[in-house]
Amino acid sequence: LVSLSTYQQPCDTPLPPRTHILRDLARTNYTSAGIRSPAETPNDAMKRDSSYEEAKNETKGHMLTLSDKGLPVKGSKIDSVNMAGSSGRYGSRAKTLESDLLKLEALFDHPLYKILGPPIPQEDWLLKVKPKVKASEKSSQMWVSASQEGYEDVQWNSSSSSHPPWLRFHLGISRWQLYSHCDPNVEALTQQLATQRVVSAVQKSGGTQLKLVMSFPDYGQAMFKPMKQERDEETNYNLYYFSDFERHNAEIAAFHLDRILGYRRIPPVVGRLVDVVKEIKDITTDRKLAQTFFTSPVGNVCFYGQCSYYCSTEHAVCGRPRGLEASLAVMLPDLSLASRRSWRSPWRRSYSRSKLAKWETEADYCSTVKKTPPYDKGTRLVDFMDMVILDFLMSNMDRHHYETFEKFGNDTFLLHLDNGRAFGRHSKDERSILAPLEQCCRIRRSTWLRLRLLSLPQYRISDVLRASLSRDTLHKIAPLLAEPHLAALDRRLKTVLETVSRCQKQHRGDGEEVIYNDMAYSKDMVEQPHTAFV
Ligand SMILES: Nc1ncnc2c1ncn2[C@@H]1O[C@H](COP(=O)(O)OP(=O)(O)OP(=O)(O)O)[C@@H](O)[C@H]1O
Ligand SMILES: [Mn+2]
Repeated sequence: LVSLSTYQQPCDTPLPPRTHILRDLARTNYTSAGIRSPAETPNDAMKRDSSYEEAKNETKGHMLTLSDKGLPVKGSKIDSVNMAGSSGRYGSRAKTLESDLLKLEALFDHPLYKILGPPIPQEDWLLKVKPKVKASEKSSQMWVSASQEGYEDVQWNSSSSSHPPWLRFHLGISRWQLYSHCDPNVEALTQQLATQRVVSAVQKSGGTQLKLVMSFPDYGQAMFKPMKQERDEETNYNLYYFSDFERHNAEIAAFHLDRILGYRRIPPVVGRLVDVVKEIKDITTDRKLAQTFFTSPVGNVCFYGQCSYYCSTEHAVCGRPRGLEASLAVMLPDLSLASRRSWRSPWRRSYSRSKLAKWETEADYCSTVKKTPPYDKGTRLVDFMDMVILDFLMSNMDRHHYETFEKFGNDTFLLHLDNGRAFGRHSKDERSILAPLEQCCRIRRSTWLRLRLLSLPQYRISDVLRASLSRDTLHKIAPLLAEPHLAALDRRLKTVLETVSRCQKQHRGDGEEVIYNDMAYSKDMVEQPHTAFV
């Protein structure tokens, strides 16, 4: 118990240790933890759950926090129907955003999100601030202000309090994550992305679809992807995944989902209503881009840019008449400072309308992959499974490659970049995305436990994602994910957990471990006798 509190991150006052929640997550067989029978009321399910009282008490605490922050809080007493919330299918339709927000707050307060690894050694930070430079070298130092038009004078020094949020973000990237769970800078960073004045907007080369790089007065930069279709439009069934449009809301939702899963491997993304005239056309120095602006027959300002697909008048993106929804992702450190390596996915789709890929035909495909570097050592295989689970949940079939930071070699997290083709269909679950998990039967213990947590009514994945997305500025215009997409998440999460259960049954007694224990250093968090079960 003592060791649990020492492993918690210092961002909050320590919570009372709750080892029994972890123990229950590991022990309960999935069907009773995750799904309740339709006959059961939410209340019954909550009462049956051992962590109910705890969640309730905790929620009470958070009620205060929320009202302290000036957020509306309904009533003074906990309404347990509301808390169980959101499952209109099971009775009461009483569903409030407040109760979803409480769930999200409770989730992020859970010990499973506060597991600290060993301290981070110097070499495990991606970048570091150069030590003091001699006055003679100063003139060539990067951070001396160039006083360019539209940009602020730079007054940063080696003290982090003088750094703008984007720089803090870059300096906070480590071997295993892009930012830490409690990092207060993420809020500052997203706030800025959503509101800062745009100083420059130019096309980003590479990739197949139109995107821009926007720059801000503090020298921060973001990757801009425009809205191309209505949020609730489902991808045409006759379209192959590789011809699918990218969706700005998918980029935004992927960031939130990745964070909810506890990965933190997607650079922060926000939504923003961009004035295509003031914030792109009038300020761009990109002549090729400027040439593609036109006014549509109904008076909307449109542009299409230059790219290898969908960059033509027929596929122009248009403001209404000037406001255009877009996603803005914070840029990673420049490649000259932190080069990245691109890896071809072993389960890459064939990208042909007629050919099948090897993994679709070879029965024992995973055993080959498991023997092939870098999947044969370290955490690469389970890191890959983490990504597969994210992709299955949001139905992203387009993960042909993934990237890592060169500096960290093979022992590092995988960047989950380019999520624009996720959340295209809610009425279909694309089982083939889960093939790697089905074929390899391997999953990180911490991931598995968090997934189980997210299947409990008081932390339900759809509810916490709905809550998280409600904080984005575009939520004012319309919810970023339509309800059927959120409902699909609950269904797909169940499928992932069932797949793991099936794997466990399949490998019981054959010596093959399904659960990869990445929590060895925090083994005191879960009581020993039960670890034997998993
Ligand atoms: N936040 C980011 N910061 C820096 N570079 C990024 C970021 N996101 C993506 N990139 C880089 O930009 C490239 C293109 O981005 P992305 O894959 O999102 O666009 P795309 O048009 O969908 O490309 P493709 O059609 O090849 O899939 C990526 O390969 C990646 O290396
Ligand atoms: Mn793409």
